[in-house]
Amino acid sequence: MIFVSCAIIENSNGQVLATRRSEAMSLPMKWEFAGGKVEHGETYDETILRKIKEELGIETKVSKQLKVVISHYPNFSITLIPFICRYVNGEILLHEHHEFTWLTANKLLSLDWAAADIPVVHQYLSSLQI
Ligand SMILES: Nc1nc2c([nH]c(=O)n2[C@H]2C[C@H](O)[C@@H](COP(=O)(O)OP(=O)(O)OP(=O)(O)O)O2)c(=O)[nH]1
Repeated sequence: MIFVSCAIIENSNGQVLATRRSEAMSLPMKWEFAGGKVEHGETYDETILRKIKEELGIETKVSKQLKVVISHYPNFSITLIPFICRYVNGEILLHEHHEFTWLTANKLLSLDWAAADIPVVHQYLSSLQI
């Protein structure tokens, strides 16, 4: 089981950031939320802020943690810890990903997500309707 923190980053235009894994990564070309594996001695939100800086070079603030989602891929299982984050500043410079896009919540389900992210997207969409 791997533990992965991921960030649903919202901007002030009501859009959400999705990043696409590169061909060289596992789950190639799948869309995901930026983030990565939790390291020893790190809290989940420390992981997310560290990974966003590393992968995108931007500054964000955590607004809310969503429920963890456990999923099983053919070769490994994953506990995904999703956070809703607010974009603060900086220009996105991709260090690992193939591409990124900002899109409105109603378009999120049109992307080809890593399977573990689909329940996260649904949870996020339900949280918006409350
Ligand atoms: N970052 C991230 N990874 C995800 C998501 N959904 C999902 O299934 N994954 C999977 C893809 C990878 O197999 C794993 C995360 O590993 P990673 O390689 O991106 O993380 P990392 O940068 O910390 O790892 P490493 O290269 O340092 O070993 O979780 C998601 O929304 N965000």
